Amino acid sequence: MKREDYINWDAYFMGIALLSAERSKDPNTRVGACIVSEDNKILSVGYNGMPMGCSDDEFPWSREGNPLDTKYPYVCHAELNAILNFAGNDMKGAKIYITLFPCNECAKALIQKGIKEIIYMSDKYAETDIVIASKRMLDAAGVNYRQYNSINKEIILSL
Ligand SMILES: O=c1[nH]c(=O)n([C@H]2C[C@H](O)[C@@H](COP(=O)(O)O)O2)cc1CO
Ligand SMILES: [Zn+2]
Repeated sequence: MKREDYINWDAYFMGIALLSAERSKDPNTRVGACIVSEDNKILSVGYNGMPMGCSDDEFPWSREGNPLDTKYPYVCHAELNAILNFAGNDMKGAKIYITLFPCNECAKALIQKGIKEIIYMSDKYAETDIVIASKRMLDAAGVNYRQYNSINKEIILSL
């Protein structure tokens, strides 16, 4: 008899997005993303971080102050990193698991790459223009999005 308490696909891929987020140096919001093909094969992963060559220790991580002294102009979003990290050339019809609802800029990139479904965890910026614009484009482009249905299972990894 097979074991019955194995995790489902959604938990598996969201788990990988959550683990990827643990690599983020952002002190406020860690974001992880996992892109998966229609037949449940992992295509790519990413998390929010500074671009290559832009030191995590030298670039700012603050949220407020002079815009050039905040993280916002520099940090590469998790979804964009996942798209850019993809080594193949076709992700049409794929899904993306993300720990935070994608912003408008990432939504554009996801649409253009042919992503058809977004499974997200937090939607903490739902009231912002950025997310409203994102949903407007995703709706128009026929990209389906749904919140991850938590199975409340805790997985402890000993490293
Ligand atoms: O879709 C996203 N993907 C993503 O990776 N991020 C990153 C950029 C920042 O490092 C962080 C957001 O920072 P904060 O919550 O402090 O404003 O999350 C932010 C969004 C935004 O909405
Ligand atoms: Zn984004």
